[in-house]
Amino acid sequence: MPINTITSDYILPDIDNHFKVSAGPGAGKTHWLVNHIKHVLHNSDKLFRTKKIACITYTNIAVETILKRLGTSAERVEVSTIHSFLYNNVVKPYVSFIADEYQLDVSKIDGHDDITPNWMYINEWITNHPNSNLLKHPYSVNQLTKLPNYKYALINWLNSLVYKIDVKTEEVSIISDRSDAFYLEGTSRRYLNKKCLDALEIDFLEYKKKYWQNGKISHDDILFFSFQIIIRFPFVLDILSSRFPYIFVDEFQDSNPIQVEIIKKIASKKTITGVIGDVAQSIYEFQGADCTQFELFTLPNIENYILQENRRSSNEIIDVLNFIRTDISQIKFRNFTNVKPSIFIGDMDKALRIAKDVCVGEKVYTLSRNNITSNAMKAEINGAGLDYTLLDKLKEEDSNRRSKLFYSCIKAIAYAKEKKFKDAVKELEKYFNYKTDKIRGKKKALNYITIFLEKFSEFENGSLLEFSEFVRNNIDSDLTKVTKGAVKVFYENHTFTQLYFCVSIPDDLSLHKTIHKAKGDEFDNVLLVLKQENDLDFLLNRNLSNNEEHRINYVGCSRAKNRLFISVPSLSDEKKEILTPLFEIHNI
Ligand SMILES: Nc1ncnc2c1ncn2[C@@H]1O[C@H](COP(=O)(O)OP(=O)(O)OP(=O)(O)O)[C@@H](O)[C@H]1O
Repeated sequence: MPINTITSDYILPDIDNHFKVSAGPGAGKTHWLVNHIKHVLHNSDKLFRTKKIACITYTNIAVETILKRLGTSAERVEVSTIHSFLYNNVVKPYVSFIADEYQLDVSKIDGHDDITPNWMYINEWITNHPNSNLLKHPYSVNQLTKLPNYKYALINWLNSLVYKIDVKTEEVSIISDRSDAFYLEGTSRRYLNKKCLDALEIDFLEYKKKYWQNGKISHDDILFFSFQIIIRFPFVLDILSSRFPYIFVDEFQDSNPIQVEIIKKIASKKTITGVIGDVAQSIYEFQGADCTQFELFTLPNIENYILQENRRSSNEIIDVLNFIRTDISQIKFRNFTNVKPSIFIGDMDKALRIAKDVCVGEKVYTLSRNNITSNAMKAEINGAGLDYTLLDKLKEEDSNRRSKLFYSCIKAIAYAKEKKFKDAVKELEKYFNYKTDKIRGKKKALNYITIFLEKFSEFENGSLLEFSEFVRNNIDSDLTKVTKGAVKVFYENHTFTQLYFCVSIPDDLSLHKTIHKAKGDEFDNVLLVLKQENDLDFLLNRNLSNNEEHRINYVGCSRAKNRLFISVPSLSDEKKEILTPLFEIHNI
């Protein structure tokens, strides 16, 4: 299949062909897609009556951006994430067809959510497991369900479950990552043994059903149920295809493989399908995405296009991007010459201060690999004391209910501080979710959030022990007091702030966010915050095809329009020399 080179102003001569558009960062993919949608709306004869264009993108922020750019044209377009699209058009209307088989209580479903392992369900699952007779000392049912270390390892392990599709047989199985089946002994990891995992893993579906019986469905479950509905009831596909004569998917490189199969099935009907993406920006492998799937994706008579310009960044930033990437060399559309990007060697908070000085009066966005670093940047503190394993330690040290409630309180406070009150209420209401009166649960959650915000100064600088007392005194007096042993030591020796920094803010609109949350976005000035010297490997031993960490940092750098700064704690002279042609390097 020939590949046509186009620019982001190009108008497709035939709107009724499947297409694939690939391009590097800042090439104008989203810009082109929005214009293409407008063009289809004006020129298609397929969009009569209730028919719409489906536009699928990856994050809620991207949905908002596309809706805003579409303006009044948005009326005839359903812009959503794949999960919302499938929930509204497949799961909600048709899941009752398969509900009995999967023991799904449809009356209890209330949207889809991140689901974390629930100990009560795990306990029930193991206790009634068909292979329970194979679970022998030291991994007997009794030991697995009673010993805290095993509990911790099981929760970790079951948190790793993902669906895997065999595209030939169309069978979907549930698989786990056994490297997550560990507990900590000091700083070493101890793993549950193979026999025990072999025995348990034959029945993941039964484990999932525990959640479904209570109406709890995850984002991945939406894909699973949609796929099951579509293959068993093909008329659903006909209805979908008739309602949406066009479906366009942005950021296709990060699609889950089940999503890819669903899109192919919709395309096999009458729906004109277009996919847009960049293989080097595939950063969700951990959620099951496969970075080759965009490259390999094809449909009968598909037209392939490539955009070669970079319309976002300064010449010097594009030089860095072209250096990292070897499969394409982007053309400098703006032809804007600015300062060389800088590397600051030293503390990240100092790097931010210097970057702000350089960009007088302009905003500097920081992009980090994880939530703890991005939250620390919000507080402008240095990276030395950050404990990246604190959440794991909390789960290990304390009981499930108490540690979950404390962490939920902290999450709700962090969301509320970012003015995300809906998320804050959702996080807390589950603890006060009166089955008969949901509104009361919400009101109670909101009331507690107000108390937390009003009295923030009372626990902000205290230990976790003080915070736990605050929760007992103000929120839940029935909660058992932290009185003795390792739990008490843990609560005394860690601060509220340390745990507060572990919170991941959904759709983070602040200046300091993770690289994953900045996907698709762009900023005038970017400071990429690296935790250690080795993280510069994406520049020194670059391997975008095989290393997701390299792709993540590449995405980080490519968000910058005018100025790019990188902060790293140390850098050897030898490495400095290699990077000098592309960067100004400063010890700070
Ligand atoms: N034809 C165009 N006319 C005007 N501005 C454009 C055009 N094409 C792209 N741009 C601008 O260039 C910038 C990058 O475009 P866009 O965000 O669409 O790129 P992208 O390929 O989707 O990027 P990424 O994959 O890195 O998220 C945006 O500011 C966009 O508005």
